[in-house]
Amino acid sequence: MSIDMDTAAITILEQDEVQGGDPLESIARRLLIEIGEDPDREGLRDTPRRYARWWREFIDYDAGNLDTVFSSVASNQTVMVSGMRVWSLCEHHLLPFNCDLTVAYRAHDSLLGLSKFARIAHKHAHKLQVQERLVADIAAEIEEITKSPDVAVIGRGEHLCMTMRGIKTGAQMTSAVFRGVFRENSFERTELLSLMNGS
Ligand SMILES: Nc1nc2c(ncn2[C@@H]2O[C@H](COP(=O)(O)OP(=O)(O)OP(=O)(O)O)[C@@H](O)[C@H]2O)c(=O)[nH]1
Ligand SMILES: [Zn+2]
Repeated sequence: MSIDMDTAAITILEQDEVQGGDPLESIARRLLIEIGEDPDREGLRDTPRRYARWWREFIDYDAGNLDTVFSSVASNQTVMVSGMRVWSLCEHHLLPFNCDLTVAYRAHDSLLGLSKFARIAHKHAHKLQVQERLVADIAAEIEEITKSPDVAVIGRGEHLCMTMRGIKTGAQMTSAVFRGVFRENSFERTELLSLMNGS
């Protein structure tokens, strides 16, 4: 990188700071310069603005009211929601990973509204994460809202920090949290896994 480029980038950052500009836009401009691009060329002119907006859209995800619970009409029933794909960002490389989630809990006193599972999943995906913490965070929130200690969350994800960087294309990571009865009782866990597999 030439000294001129560096000086130009620093000047842009300083100018933006003085003028009260958007720091995320300044970072995007700086990034473009650092990778040898001209942020003022036609295709890139609006990129810093879009970059700033996408970060805010991603981080400011509003999950809404999550604690819609109904008094249980089916105590001791296992409830499972599967096929929920979320996108998150790997905190090591700031690259996306997707995760197909299955969430289950044993309903005791409270039933959680169906849409809330996906909302909870998105809430914990819309931040810098590692997959293990993503599934653990979702399990903890479902336990907190439903007051059921019996919760399981299984995630299967593809991490672009592996596949896109050419380390291993198509590799998938599976992580699982089993709590309460699904942890302590192997029969319950096996039944859950067979439900997951559709049998
Ligand atoms: N356990 C776990 N690891 C992750 C996740 N996302 C990314 N990683 C890994 O985090 C590790 C970071 O390792 P470092 O050696 O610090 O980083 P690096 O030099 O970029 O490593 P490489 O990715 O092997 O090139 C890598 O092995 C990634 O594959 C995740 O969700 N869970
Ligand atoms: Zn990564």
